[in-house]
Amino acid sequence: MNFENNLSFAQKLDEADQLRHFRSQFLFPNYNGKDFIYLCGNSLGLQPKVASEVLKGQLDNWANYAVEGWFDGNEPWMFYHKALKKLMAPIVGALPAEVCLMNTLTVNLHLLMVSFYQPKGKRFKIIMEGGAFPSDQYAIESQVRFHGFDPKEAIIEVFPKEGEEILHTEDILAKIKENADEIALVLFGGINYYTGQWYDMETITKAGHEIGAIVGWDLAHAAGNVPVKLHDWDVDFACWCSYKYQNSGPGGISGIFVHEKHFSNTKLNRFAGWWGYQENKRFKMEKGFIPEAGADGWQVSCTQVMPMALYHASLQIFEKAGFIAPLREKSITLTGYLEFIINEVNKDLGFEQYKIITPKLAKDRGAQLSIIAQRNGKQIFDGLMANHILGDWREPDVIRLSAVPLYNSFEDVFMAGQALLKVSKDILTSKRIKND
Ligand SMILES: Cc1ncc(COP(=O)(O)O)c(C=O)c1O
Ligand SMILES: Nc1ccccc1C(=O)C[C@H](N)C(=O)O
Repeated sequence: MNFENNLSFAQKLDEADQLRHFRSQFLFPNYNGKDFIYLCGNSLGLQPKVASEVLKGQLDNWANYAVEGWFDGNEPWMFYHKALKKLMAPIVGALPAEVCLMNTLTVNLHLLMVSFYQPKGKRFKIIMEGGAFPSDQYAIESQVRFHGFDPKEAIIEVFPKEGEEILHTEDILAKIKENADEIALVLFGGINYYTGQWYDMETITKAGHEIGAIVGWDLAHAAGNVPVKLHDWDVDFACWCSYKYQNSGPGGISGIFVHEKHFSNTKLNRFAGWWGYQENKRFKMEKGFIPEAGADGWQVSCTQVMPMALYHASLQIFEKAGFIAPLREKSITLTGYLEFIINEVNKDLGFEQYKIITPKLAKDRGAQLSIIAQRNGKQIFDGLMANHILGDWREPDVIRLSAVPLYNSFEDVFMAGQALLKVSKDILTSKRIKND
């Protein structure tokens, strides 16, 4: 599409947007008394207006039924997750039995590694992307230590080539092949939190399987953002948080995926708890753990009803929006427009002040663009905040902006560009004056 850098063009795109009415279903931040343009769904999605009502429903159930709420009422808590997993499964391309809602992300990463990182002999290494989100690095380091290995030996990190930001798939594949006999687990983030790069999940999964490794994905930045087909791609396991692109609220419930091909493998280790026990016998309180079938058998503690209620509110919106395909279609154009607008700012400034390190092709990215300001990065970010544009800053030097198709408009993107131009001129001009 040929984009234009003016308000009426952005508004025309909004008028033609089939998803535009979803915007009014969210609460936009009124931070320090100012209405903000929110471009930070990559960190925390906005609150659906219906969230308080859905949450209130469960508070009422608690008030009315107390402990009987587990078994009685219109949504007994014992089975609450079942309705939700039906809505979550299409978001990640899974069968409902392959997914479960439980805990938070890093906890689930640990629980799944207990099952799927099973080093044997010289096959004891984990391969991951260099510069993964720190929580993943810490989790993986502590898991290899738990098995008695030194992280320096047991973890292979794949970094971009010297001077590049982006990992080439062929370099990942080459590293997998190079270490074919030693890799037990391939474990990448679907989309890297810093660069916004979406890895070629299908190809990497296949390459991991070809050398006899297990393949898992952390989909924190991918779930609800890009179309993934965990079942069809034959992914072994995955987990994600739901508070970013799936708007479940701070600390919201996490999702896990275990491919159905593993359901009958009784040899998998688990850190078990009573909620993963066979559901119809759970309350018999018998000795000897027997897992419930499917991903539900990885549950440890009882259902976190209130976080699930918040997630439920958002899943209902996803269902109305047609899950991922329509969102993705808009997202590609919206992010393309954001990229165009940032490049227009460069043009207006007369030099490349902003370098987008996220890949250019839609197949290699989701909603997020990671931008390095060549000069005064942190000051520019603070300036955006002062002008009511809310993205986020990640050390050492990236501004992350994401236009989310469920609630962001093309006008948001255009206005953010106007603010970026103003802030850039203010800061860079005053700097030049100071330097003169
Ligand atoms: C890739 C990735 N992994 C792990 C986390 C940590 O998630 P949590 O704090 O829910 O465990 C995040 C976000 O905070 C993330 O982006
Ligand atoms: N859970 C959080 C709590 C506090 C502040 C940020 C987060 C994030 O989720 C950060 C995000 N994972 C990131 O990619 O930076």
